[in-house]
Amino acid sequence: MPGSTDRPAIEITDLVVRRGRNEVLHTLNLSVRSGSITGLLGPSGCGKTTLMRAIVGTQIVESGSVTVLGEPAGSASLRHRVGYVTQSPTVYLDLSVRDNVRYFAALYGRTAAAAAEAVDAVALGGYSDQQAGQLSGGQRARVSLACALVGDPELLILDEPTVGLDPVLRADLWDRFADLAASGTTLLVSSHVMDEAEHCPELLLLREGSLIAQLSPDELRTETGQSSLEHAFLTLIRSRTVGAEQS
Ligand SMILES: Nc1ncnc2c1ncn2[C@@H]1O[C@H](COP(=O)(O)OP(=O)(O)OP(=O)(O)O)[C@@H](O)[C@H]1O
Repeated sequence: MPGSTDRPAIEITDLVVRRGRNEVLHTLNLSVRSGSITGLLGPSGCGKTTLMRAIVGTQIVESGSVTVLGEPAGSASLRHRVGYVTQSPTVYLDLSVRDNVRYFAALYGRTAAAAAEAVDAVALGGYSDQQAGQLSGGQRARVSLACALVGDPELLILDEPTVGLDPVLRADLWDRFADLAASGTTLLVSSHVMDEAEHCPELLLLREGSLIAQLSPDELRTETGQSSLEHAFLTLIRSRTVGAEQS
């Protein structure tokens, strides 16, 4: 089973990242369990994408270490083991849905049948012949996701994959993510919508470039005494801010 070792899929030690003049990630320490769905949550601009880029190896880091599947982030050997779906879909607009996914299937040495399966997994089977340029933003994002899924990566990094999707599709996609995790894939999924956290057994809560907690949704509720995750997150932020000011 891919990724089903005791070793964390991602280990980050003392990570500092600057973008432009600003330090945007401040000495982060965290680990992501293999074969889990981990939600990376926090307000817009808190550094989620920057952290994901550091994990994929496309972000210059100031200091600290990022180890992915036992290798330094960005190693050539990780290229086919890690799938990354960015917020802005990267698909060939002049190609059909089918050909976009087949192209990635060929790169990963996968079959046309695997490409068709990936297209079905994102509920675009009915759009296989349509040019990607003629799809809606949410549909295009799903083509991008299918292109990553077809590689059957051990680690999938998904930046806000459910933005712009209706509730039914959103629920279907989370089911699909749960299936992938059950078969050993590790998923790191970002969102700025706390409701999504419900689908993630593990949460990384980021605020202004600092990790404020790594815990499960139930632990977050217990710690804050709030049943709504949105309120729980806010309560946690307030208590940490007050704690920091008093220390
Ligand atoms: N190219 C860049 N140059 C300088 N600063 C940047 C650049 N890209 C992002 N930043 C800054 O880095 C910080 C973190 O941005 P990042 O995109 O990682 O946040 P995010 O949590 O993913 O936000 P969102 O949920 O809105 O996508 C922000 O303050 C942002 O202004």
